[in-house]
Amino acid sequence: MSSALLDVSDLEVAFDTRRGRVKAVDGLSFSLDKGEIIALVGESGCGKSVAVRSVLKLLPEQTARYEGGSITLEGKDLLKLDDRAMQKIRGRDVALIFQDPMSSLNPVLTIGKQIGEAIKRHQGGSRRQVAERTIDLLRRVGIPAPETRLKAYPHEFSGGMRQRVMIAMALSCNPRVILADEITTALDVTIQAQIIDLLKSLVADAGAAVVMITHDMGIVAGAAERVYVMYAGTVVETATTADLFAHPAMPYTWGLLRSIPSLERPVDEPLVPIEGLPPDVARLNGGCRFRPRCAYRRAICGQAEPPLAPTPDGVEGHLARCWGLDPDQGWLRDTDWTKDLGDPVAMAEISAAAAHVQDGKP
Ligand SMILES: Nc1ncnc2c1ncn2[C@@H]1O[C@H](COP(=O)(O)OP(=O)(O)OP(=O)(O)O)[C@@H](O)[C@H]1O
Repeated sequence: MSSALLDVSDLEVAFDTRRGRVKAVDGLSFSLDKGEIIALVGESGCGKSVAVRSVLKLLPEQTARYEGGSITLEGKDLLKLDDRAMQKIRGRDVALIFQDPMSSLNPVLTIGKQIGEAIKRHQGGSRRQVAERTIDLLRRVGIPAPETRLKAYPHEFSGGMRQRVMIAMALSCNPRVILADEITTALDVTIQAQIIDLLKSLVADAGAAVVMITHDMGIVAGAAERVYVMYAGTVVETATTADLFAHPAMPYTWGLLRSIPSLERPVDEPLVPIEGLPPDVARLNGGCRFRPRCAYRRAICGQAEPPLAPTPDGVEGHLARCWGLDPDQGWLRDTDWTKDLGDPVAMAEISAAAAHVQDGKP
């Protein structure tokens, strides 16, 4: 058995919809160690949100079905727990933070009251203890003058400050795992960097671990130690962040890296988006999922799905799904496609964009 804090293995999640069964997560595996920050990254619709909500079994009961695999938290398979047991896991062991704090905060209650309720629910304590802990949490997430700010209402905070309040609420129970769903997407770049720094320092201080989901490779570069690139419900490449940025293996990852905005990019040079749209997950019919958008596809790509296999760079833990990386297919020798995609200018831009996030500069 894996010794990871959280281990998701071969997860299959489907929805019953009017169009029939939609497989939103299809053979997804990732794992998170104590004190680690990992990122699930991919375009809209690739299954990131469904994956993290599955960890807490927060999907709509009527339509969502967990069809296979396991989600193991410290040795316990969460998919086998009943509602009552899951209720204890939610908020206490695993906390979820969303993109839009305004919709998760109650507009008619003060921030102090809302954080206080969360503390009372998880830990109890006298009024005074709860108030002290609330102030302490607000201070920890960098809210100035917490003694007075706790009397303020959500609309009196800026977007970045509201996101800090959400993080404070998530921390109120000392969770071991924080699931962060696009938490910086609505914020400007400077505030994004501050929130990422906050998350990193909380992980370092409190020993929590974070699964962050994002479509932004710049955020990944600044925050995560390991990346799982998702496409159409599954992982198509995983590596340490440094390795992924230095040696992206499959064409989809290259595309994501090349679509990072950079201040160095001349204004007349557009971003290089990946042409086409992700496939309709209701209509996957075998073969490589990225095939319809891949400039390097061949016959084999339509015949069988490539396995998540070690990449030619030989770095341990760097895996990708691509027939083009399979020496038995002879493609690497025949077509020097990685050179074709990896012109040095593009890579310099990627590094520059990543450096901005890491420095916390806009
Ligand atoms: N409640 C639901 N009922 C039916 N289908 C759903 C439901 N929730 C998600 N899906 C489908 O599951 C797939 C994955 O969606 P998901 O929200 O996880 O993607 P995502 O990568 O998080 O995208 P985004 O960044 O836009 O949130 C999509 O095809 C979506 O339409």
